[in-house]
Order: sequence, then structure tokens, then C-alpha cells
Amino acid sequence: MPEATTPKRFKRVVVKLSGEALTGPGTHGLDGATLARIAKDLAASAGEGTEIAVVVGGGNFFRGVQGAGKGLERARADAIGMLATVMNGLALEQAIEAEGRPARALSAIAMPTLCETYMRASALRHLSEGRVVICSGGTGNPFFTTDTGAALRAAELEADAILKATQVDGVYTADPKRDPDAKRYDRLTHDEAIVKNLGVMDTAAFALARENRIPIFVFSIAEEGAIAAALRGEGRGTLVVP
Ligand SMILES: Nc1ncnc2c1ncn2[C@@H]1O[C@H](COP(=O)(O)OP(=O)(O)O)[C@@H](O)[C@H]1O
Ligand SMILES: O=c1ccn([C@@H]2O[C@H](COP(=O)(O)OP(=O)(O)O)[C@@H](O)[C@H]2O)c(=O)[nH]1
Repeated sequence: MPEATTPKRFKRVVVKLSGEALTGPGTHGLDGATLARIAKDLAASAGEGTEIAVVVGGGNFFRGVQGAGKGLERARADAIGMLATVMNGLALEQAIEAEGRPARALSAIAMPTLCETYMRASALRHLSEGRVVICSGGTGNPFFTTDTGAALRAAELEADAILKATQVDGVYTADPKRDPDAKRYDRLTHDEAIVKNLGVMDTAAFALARENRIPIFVFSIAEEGAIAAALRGEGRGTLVVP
């Protein structure tokens, strides 16, 4: 097995899906074809027997820091950002079900006329019944990100790993979108990621994953079937291990 692949067959994983992953060729919002492609990948991954909890971002609609730059209080801007993740969660739920796999969108922020409020026990029950669980609303608190939400859900749901599906094919020495000389790591530790301030995830997320000894696999979502490949240990990416 190549060193950079995921370490073993997983019983349960958290897939962190950035909001931007859902924009496809556009710059904003949801792209139908991209949504369908990712939903198919998630449905197939669940079909191979791994329990999947998705933590979905909202950056394709709104990020708190943008709102704060426009004069909104940060906590209010973050509330709007969390609502953006719920929009993605609702879209993803329908798209996964359209692929023939039951899914359940949960929100950390109560909005009972739209979806279930996140509760650990019910998330575990949905997972055990073969549903793809979609955790939206991040942590439910301002000043956090959905990366930290992913680490939190992975810890409390006792996931074997976090699969971070993103725009780049791993963790680099610097942001590869800004630095053409950045070099990709095959493998590194949570400590290294924190000390070197590698911006692919925020420090709080890396720290929570480190404390709970949860490996993180960072890989690109651009290819069809990228999540299923990562689960099979076939994908190219960076493995972050304790
Ligand atoms: N050291 C790094 N290695 C890899 N990606 C990095 C690094 N520093 C910053 N990034 C950026 O982090 C992004 C991944 O985070 P993600 O949550 O998917 O996106 P965003 O936070 O922009 O929504 C990548 O698209 C990449 O541009
Ligand atoms: O626990 C959380 C998670 C998210 N957010 C807000 O929701 C936005 C969208 O989430 P994120 O930026 O993590 O999405 P992604 O970059 O993954 O698309 C963030 O900018 C925050 O404003 C928040 O306040 N608390």
C-alpha cells in the first residue's frame, strides 16, 4: 500500500466536504452536476460498507469573515455562515437519496420544520441503519469552522478517520494556490501541521484531531469517485497521523 493512502478499512468515517467543492465550474452556490457526482460518490462509499457522516461547509454561499468585513458583527456573520451549511446539507440529502441511498440531514442549529436537530445518539442510529448522515450547522457556535465541526463530530461519533475532501490534492509546505514552489507531503503529524501553521485546516481542528488521535486524509474532490477511492486506500493525498 502506498504510504500516503488511508491506513485501513474503516468502520466509520467523517467526510469533510467544503462548500466550494459544490460550486463546480461556477464561482458561487450549487452546481447540479457536481452535487450529483459527489452524491453518487458518497452513496457508493456507503454501499461498500463504511458508515459515512458528512460535515458540510458553507463557503460556496457565505463565510463569516466575509460578512465581518462588510460591517456585520462576527457572531452574526457566523450565524449566516452556519445557515449556509444547512442549505448545502439539505441539497446533499436529496442528491444522495436520488442515488438510491438513504440519507439524513441534521443541523446543529434547531430548525425542526426543515430537518432534525443534531443529536449524537440519533446520528449513531442513522449510521447503524445504513443512512449517510449529513451534519450541517458546523459546531452550532460562532468563531468556529466546519473543519473544527468535522473534528468534533469525528471525536464524538468515534470515527476512525476524517477524510477532508477539498480543492487541493494534499497538504503542502505552503498554500499551493499562492505558492507555485510549495511541496506536497505524503505524510505528516498533527503536531507538524500545527507548528508549521499549514493552512489547509485551522489549528483548532488539527488540535482536536490530535487530542483524540484521529488520522486525517486530505485529498482532492475533483476526480469522480474520489471519496470511494480514498476509502479503499487508493487515492493520492496526504495522511496526517498522530
Ligand atoms: N499548506 C497548505 N496545503 C494545502 N492547502 C492549503 C495550505 N494552506 C492553505 N491551503 C488552502 O486550503 C484550502 C483547503 O481548505 P478548504 O476548507 O477545502 O477550503 P476553504 O477553507 O477555502 O473553504 C485549499 O484549497 C488551499 O488553497
Ligand atoms: O462551527 C461553525 C462552523 C461554521 N461557521 C460559519 O460557517 C461558515 C461556513 O463554514 P466554513 O467556512 O467552514 O465552510 P467551508 O470553508 O468548508 O466551505 C464559516 O465561515 C463560519 O462563518 C460557524 O460560525 N461555526
